Amino acid sequence: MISLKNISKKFSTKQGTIVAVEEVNLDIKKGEIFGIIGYSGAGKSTLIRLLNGLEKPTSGEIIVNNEDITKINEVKLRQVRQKVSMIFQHFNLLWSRTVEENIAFPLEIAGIPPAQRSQRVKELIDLVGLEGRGHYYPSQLSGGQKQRVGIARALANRPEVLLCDEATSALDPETTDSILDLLVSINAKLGLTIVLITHEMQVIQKICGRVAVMEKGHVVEEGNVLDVFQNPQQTITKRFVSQVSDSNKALQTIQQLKELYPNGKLIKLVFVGEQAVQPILSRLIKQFDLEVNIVQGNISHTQTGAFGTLILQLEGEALLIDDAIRYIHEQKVNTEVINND
Ligand SMILES: Nc1ncnc2c1ncn2[C@@H]1O[C@H](COP(=O)(O)OP(=O)(O)OP(=O)(O)O)[C@@H](O)[C@H]1O
Repeated sequence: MISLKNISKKFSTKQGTIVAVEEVNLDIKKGEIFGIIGYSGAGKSTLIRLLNGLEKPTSGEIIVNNEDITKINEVKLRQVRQKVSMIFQHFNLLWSRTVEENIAFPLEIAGIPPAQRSQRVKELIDLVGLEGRGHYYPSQLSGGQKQRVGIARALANRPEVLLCDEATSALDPETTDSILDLLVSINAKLGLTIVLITHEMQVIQKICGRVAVMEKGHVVEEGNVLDVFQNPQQTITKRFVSQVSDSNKALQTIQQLKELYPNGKLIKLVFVGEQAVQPILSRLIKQFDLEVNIVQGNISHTQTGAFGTLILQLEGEALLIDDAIRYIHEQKVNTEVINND
């Protein structure tokens, strides 16, 4: 659907050349929800503006629906832009227009006749859950409702791709959840491809199938969200993952756990979605003459599956404990001994 090939974007400023995006390669598939995460200045906004042709790359190719949008003329680019729509952190609504008039705006520009326009506006209001609010002005709406107007307006001309630029960053956690749910349902209902940029890992965890991590203009890590969560490779990715997993809290707790459970060995099991932990536990208890205590556990859910950790205390003969750990290893559950002393 969208391919970025060796994309670089440099800005010439009085202070010199700024490399905003460098040698980025990405493939975004039709119908997926793809997240791009990075801290401020990583190059996310530039990248998303490249995707809808608002910026031209310094080098590289951007293929949208088999067409290199860096090489087409303005008329064709405008047609492609109709297929690639966008929503924004601060909604970018027209404040002097009502909800209906905001949503109708792109339809007016596209020359849709009034009767068809109002029919489409009604459909969109229903789709985003703003029934009864059509005559309100943006100032009379909550942040979440404003973003619903933004989404309805972005969908008016039936785009194939929706770009979301920090679309939930100005919203409280509960409203963020409801907007993310709406994006998931639109993605499923309309088969729309969604590309979002964010600095919040919760957003990636909740709705994305795949993620790219950006740092200093580069994509430093990319993959299936579940894989990235389970096994982050880069320091920056680990930092993002720790925003949502309990690992930071767990690290602190581990110190406390060591004090609370000084005997035997504490081991941490990392398991993935379908992996059955329960049979492993019951076999462990039956097969080994050990005290097995569950000390702590947590589970995280992503669009592509769940993963979690379980901390056990094994008490008994040292040799038996080693055998038990070997047994767990053999079950292909990632195991780490926390207190090896
Ligand atoms: N039009 C421009 N002219 C000059 N420099 C720019 C321009 N746009 C972006 N930059 C620079 O490119 C780098 C990447 O910026 P970009 O806005 O893409 O990052 P970001 O990850 O989206 O961060 P933020 O979330 O803060 O917007 C920054 O150093 C920024 O100052």
